Amino acid sequence: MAASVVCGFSALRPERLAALRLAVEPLTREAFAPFGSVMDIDGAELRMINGGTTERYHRLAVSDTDSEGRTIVSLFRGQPRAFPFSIAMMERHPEGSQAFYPLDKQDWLLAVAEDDSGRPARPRVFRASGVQGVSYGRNVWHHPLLALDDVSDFLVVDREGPGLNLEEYFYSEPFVIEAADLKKRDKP
Ligand SMILES: NC(=O)N[C@@H](O)C(=O)O
Ligand code: NI
Repeated sequence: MAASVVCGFSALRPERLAALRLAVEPLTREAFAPFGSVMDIDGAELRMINGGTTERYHRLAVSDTDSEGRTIVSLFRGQPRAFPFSIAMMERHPEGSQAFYPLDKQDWLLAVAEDDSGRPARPRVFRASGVQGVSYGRNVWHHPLLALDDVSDFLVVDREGPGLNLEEYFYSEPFVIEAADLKKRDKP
C-alpha cells in the first residue's frame, strides 16, 4: 500500500502514519471529566423560572478566572477545517478557563491532552454534537477551535486581563485526524 502523504509535507511510512492517527471519540461527561465540563442540557439541573415560562439549565459550567482578570463573553465564527487535519500544536490558558457553546446546532470537534511534565501528552479528539459545549479547565491543554462542515458560531466565555494567558506547544511530529474517522453522530 502506498504511503499516504500527511500534512502536505512528506510521505510517512504507513506504520508511522497509523501511530499518529488520532481516534475520534463521542463527547461524554465521563470521558471529558479530566479536562473540564461538558455543557449539555441533558443531565443538567433544570429550574422552571419566570412563572414557568422559562427553563433554566443551571450552572452548565463554572468559569475560573484569576483575581487580576475578568470573565468576558465573545462570539467566535469558526471556518470549517479541512481533512486530513494535522494537530501540530496545543495551547493552554494558565489564568482562566475557556468555554465554547455552539450556536448553529452544528457538530464540531475538540482536542485536549493531559499535561506531561509541562508538555501536552498525546491528544484526545472528541466529536461534539451541535447542542454540546465544553468548558476547558484552567491550564488544560487544548487545540484552538475546530469547526466542522460549515462556518460555525460559538459563544465563548474566557478571561481577559493583564499578563500572558496563552502557552503554546508544537509537537515534533503532528498527529492527524482523518476524514474517515469523523463518524457523524447519529441524531440523539
Ligand atoms: N485565541 C483564542 O482566543 N482562542 C483560542 O484560545 C481557542 O481555544 O480557540
Ligand atoms: Ni484556547
